[in-house]
Amino acid sequence: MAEPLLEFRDVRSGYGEAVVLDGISFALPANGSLALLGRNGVGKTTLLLTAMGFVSVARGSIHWRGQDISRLAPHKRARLGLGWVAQERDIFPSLSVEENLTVIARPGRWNLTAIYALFPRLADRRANMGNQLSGGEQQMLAIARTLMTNPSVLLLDEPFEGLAPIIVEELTGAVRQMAADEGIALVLVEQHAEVALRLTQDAIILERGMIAHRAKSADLLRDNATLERYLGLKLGA
Ligand SMILES: Nc1ncnc2c1ncn2[C@@H]1O[C@H](COP(=O)(O)OP(=O)(O)OP(=O)(O)O)[C@@H](O)[C@H]1O
Repeated sequence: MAEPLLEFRDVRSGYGEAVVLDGISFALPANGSLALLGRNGVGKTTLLLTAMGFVSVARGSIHWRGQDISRLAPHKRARLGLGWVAQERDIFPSLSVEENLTVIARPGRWNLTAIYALFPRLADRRANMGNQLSGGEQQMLAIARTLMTNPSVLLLDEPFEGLAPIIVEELTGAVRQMAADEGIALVLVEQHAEVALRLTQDAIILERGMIAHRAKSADLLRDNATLERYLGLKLGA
């Protein structure tokens, strides 16, 4: 069987003495997609930071296509194919959209033509400065910029936060297309559980830094009792 793309084995991590995550194990196959759900402060962002190497592993290990990357620096993980899109959408405000896209590009299938086909709004705005964009356009640019590094997995931290429903729809369409047509794996941290579950195959719910529940996303979407118990959600029937 093929090695998973990204695997956590019994990972503990946190900040200094403070343990935030403990006993985290999961395996994301190539082309897989995982929703990371949980209430505020349970450690979702920390899990992504740990995957990227910004937060170090105190116990357990992280593997990329079978290789132990637990001690690898973040830029080296990026070079292997981990693509991180921070919650802060840290695009360069004084560079144009096109400059933002080309400044960290690496050769591969994702070039300006492919990006502009996926995000036509960015093509319209290509000469605008980063700080002249709406929140939705900034989020598109943040995702597009990471795509330009031609990653094998995208780690998305609350990409839909604070965006109007119509923009969320546009973005989810792009993310779905990217995952389905281009085979990019996804780890999606999202407060909008319903949106996240519709975009992914598998889901993990974190509670107090540990995995409290795992399910197929489609099953969890119908499991109102679990959604209410761990997320306080009441989804429509
Ligand atoms: N830089 C830091 N130093 C110390 N503690 C931190 C740091 N960043 C986060 N924490 C703590 O780690 C815990 C988990 O935070 P994290 O941001 O990973 O949670 P989250 O599930 O992503 O929450 P949210 O949905 O609010 O973003 C919280 O208790 C938080 O206060």
